[in-house]
Amino acid sequence: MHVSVIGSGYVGATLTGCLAALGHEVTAIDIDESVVASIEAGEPPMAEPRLGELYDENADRISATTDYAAVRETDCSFITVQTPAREDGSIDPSVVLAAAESLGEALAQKETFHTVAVKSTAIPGMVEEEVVPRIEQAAGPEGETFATAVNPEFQAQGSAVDDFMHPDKLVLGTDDDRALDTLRSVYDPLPDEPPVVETGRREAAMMKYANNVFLAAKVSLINELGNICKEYGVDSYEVAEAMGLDDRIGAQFLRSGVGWGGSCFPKDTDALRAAARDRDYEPELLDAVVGVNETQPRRLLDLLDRHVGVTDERVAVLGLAFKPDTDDIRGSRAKPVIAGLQERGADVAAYDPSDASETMAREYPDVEYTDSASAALDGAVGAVVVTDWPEFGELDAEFDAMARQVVVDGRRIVEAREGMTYEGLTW
Ligand SMILES: NC(=O)c1ccc[n+]([C@@H]2O[C@H](COP(=O)([O-])OP(=O)(O)OC[C@H]3O[C@@H](n4cnc5c(N)ncnc54)[C@H](O)[C@@H]3O)[C@@H](O)[C@H]2O)c1
Ligand SMILES: O=c1ccn([C@@H]2O[C@H](COP(=O)(O)OP(=O)(O)O[C@H]3O[C@H](CO)[C@@H](O)[C@H](O)[C@H]3O)[C@@H](O)[C@H]2O)c(=O)[nH]1
Repeated sequence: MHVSVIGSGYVGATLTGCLAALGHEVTAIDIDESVVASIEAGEPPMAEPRLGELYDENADRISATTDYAAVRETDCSFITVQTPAREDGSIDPSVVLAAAESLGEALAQKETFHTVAVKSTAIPGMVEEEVVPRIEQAAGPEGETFATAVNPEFQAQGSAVDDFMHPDKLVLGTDDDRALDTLRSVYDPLPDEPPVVETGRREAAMMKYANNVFLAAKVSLINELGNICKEYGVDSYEVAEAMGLDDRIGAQFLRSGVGWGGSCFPKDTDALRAAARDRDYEPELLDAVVGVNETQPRRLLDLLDRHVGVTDERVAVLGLAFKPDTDDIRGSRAKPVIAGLQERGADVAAYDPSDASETMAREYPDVEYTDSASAALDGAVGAVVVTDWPEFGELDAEFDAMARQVVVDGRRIVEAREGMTYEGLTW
């Protein structure tokens, strides 16, 4: 099938490579010319493991353009543009709506039926009530020449290709049989036969939020347990391992520490809280989930304070990306950590193995960004670990360069060694 992908960020660019690998012809459409140029040159526009190989292997099936007219050559468009948060946490639909309008204008001159699958995370009702009318403005009524589906994406950054190829489930939310058939065909070549949830658009939209807030809540719960464990001298990782043996709990997302970040958990928990309030429901548990997450970076710095004064002293921050195997700093816990250190008057030296330093430098220019962990540690009176990059687990003699070997580990990754004052955040 020939499909178009509208928006080539983390989701869209991954979708482009993966759908091409499944044998589809894919046209990526983005308003950012540099993104289009990168895809046209055969390079994914952002860092994601294994994606470059897919672009190489399937170059003949991938093209990119800024011109929406290209959708007319395709049977199905996936909308994968961003759904940013407003000040109050609610979803700002303006980017999706602009894309929908451009799509509608292009579809107005298309003869054959078109499926529009919305992958951008959207509050229940947004697609039917806001996106569809924008497409209809030029393309005419839904159901005649086009139909929409809500097809949320569950891939995680750093493992997006694998997650796409081997999903735990597919959610296909639509009332239109033609759109449903199209989506079934798109995913049919997936190597395993994942469970397929065929449902309505509102339900599909809620399933995406439900998934993310459940996982965020699971991490916040293990973080709260971890904080209590720490007070009682109990190793929360041992406790979590035992908890994970219970199938009803499951072993994943029980790593306690400095909290969850990324482009999705913070935005999606806030959006669902705002959506609940919009209907006069107070989401008390979700408020607490966010509250615990805000506490963790503060606790990390409180632990550092217990061992060393950092005013006018060098402190190393190890890790800037919100998780390993990505260069994305959206929602990264490194931000409140850096801000807290700077409030204390510390000289912050930071290191991340990815290109995350470049983007972080725009938000936090008064930080020394180093090109190795040892350079960041050199002369520091303390180090805080924010991201669980495997290479931090290999650090050893590098700590000798510190003025004082105080390490507060927010991710249970550093190996404590002789002469080091080591504090785990939740163990
Ligand atoms: N990042 C993830 O891993 C992930 C996973 C699942 C779902 N989601 C959801 O998917 C959506 C996209 O997230 P993302 O992280 O890929 O966003 P992103 O910001 O990385 O990428 C969005 C892309 O859309 C492009 N764009 C903006 N307006 C456009 C327009 N009018 N026409 C064409 N292109 C346009 C931008 O230039 C950018 O390249 C969000 O709703 C997000 O919540 C993200
Ligand atoms: O036990 C854990 C697991 C995760 N995290 C943190 O949680 C955040 C999110 O991690 P992860 O979920 O692995 O990455 P994302 O790429 O944000 O993926 C989430 O958000 C995506 C966007 O909606 C969804 O598609 C995915 O299913 C969902 O896992 C990161 O800061 C992690 O460090 C922990 O602190 N402890």
